Amino acid sequence: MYVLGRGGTDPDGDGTEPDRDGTNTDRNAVSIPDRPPHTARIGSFLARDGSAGAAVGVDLDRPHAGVVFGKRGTGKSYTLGVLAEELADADGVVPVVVDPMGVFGGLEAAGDRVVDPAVRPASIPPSAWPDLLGLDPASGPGSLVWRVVADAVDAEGGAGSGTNDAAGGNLLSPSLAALREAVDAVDAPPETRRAAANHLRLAESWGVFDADAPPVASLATDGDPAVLDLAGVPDAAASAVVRAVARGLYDARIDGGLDRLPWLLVDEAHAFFGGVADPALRTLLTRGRAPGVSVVCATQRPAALPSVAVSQSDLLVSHRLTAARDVDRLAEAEATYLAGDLAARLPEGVGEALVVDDATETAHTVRIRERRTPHEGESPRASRLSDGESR
Ligand SMILES: Nc1ncnc2c1ncn2[C@@H]1O[C@H](COP(=O)(O)OP(=O)(O)OP(=O)(O)O)[C@@H](O)[C@H]1O
Repeated sequence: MYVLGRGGTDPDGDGTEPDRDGTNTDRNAVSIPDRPPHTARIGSFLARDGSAGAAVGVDLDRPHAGVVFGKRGTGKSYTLGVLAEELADADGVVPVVVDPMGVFGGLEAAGDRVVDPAVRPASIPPSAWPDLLGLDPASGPGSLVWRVVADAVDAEGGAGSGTNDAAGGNLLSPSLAALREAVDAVDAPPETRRAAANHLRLAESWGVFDADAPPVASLATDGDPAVLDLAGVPDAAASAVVRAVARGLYDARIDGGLDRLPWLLVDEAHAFFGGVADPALRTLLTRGRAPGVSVVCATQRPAALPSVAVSQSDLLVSHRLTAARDVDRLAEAEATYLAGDLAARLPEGVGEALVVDDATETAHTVRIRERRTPHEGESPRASRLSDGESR
């Protein structure tokens, strides 16, 4: 098996490097384990004649940052699901899947649990609250919310914004109701208090904030791997969850509260950059590997991701892309082995991808394997509905 991200001149250990056409067969090779330890089997090389070559895996021994690109319907979510299945099976690692479209429920068949996300209000730093609520931090209501959250976190936890205890959980967190009461008690113009309280009430209605929510680390420690079902959750609330979870996993690894290496798999990742979740995702991309947190961002809009997402990724998987701006973002990998007409090198077929392996500075065409668990990302078809199916 050829293992992406593992490095060395002979990543599969069979005595040959893969041929450009992916027919990496060394007939003299002694037995090559089908799946070496700490490896995710994601597919096989795709030869020019369309036949399958050697198996291709992703290194799970060390932490990585990765991206999965592809225009709609080319197989991004499916590929992320394959990786999640492999992570759920492997020792020492655990996937946490951010599922904005509700398409990863099938992973329950791999033993994952689908959870309704709940995070503590204190897991969002006071300075981020105005933005989260759509308030200008310099405005009266914005600065009031900021101050009230900061005071409440100081009073209850005593250690500032969003800090974690050793188990990776936030220190005592105020409830949103308590924050509203605090807003009411402040000496400020009534219209300022009213606006601040109304925005906090709106955040309560999102249903993702819970002062007694389990610590974020429990997503990766308690029982089976977790799929965070964010389908139908408002964008701002989903961003708050991603911020809290990304930061919580990072802090838990730093504090020693997490003995497995978490992989945060983010589908529709473009939705989480440029907003409240942005700083936490950037932290994982740039510094996550040091404490052992991996992140993989999947999107049909690579151009909407910051450059850092590509420049920091040592694992790039790209299904078909056509828009020039999206191909340009991929080109920012600045890999000389990617030179030439990149768009033309991206395979056409669904489930086929160009994978770029930073560790060996090579790019290969791969066919992603079929899922073991059901994939729920299929678009509804009128023809199927008329055949009596429900989707
Ligand atoms: N590796 C694969 N093997 C077999 N079928 C696949 C593979 N990848 C994708 N498919 C098929 O293609 C369909 C679309 O894949 P997927 O839902 O992952 O697309 P997507 O790129 O995430 O699209 P969207 O942007 O709409 O979410 C899947 O429902 C599945 O039927």
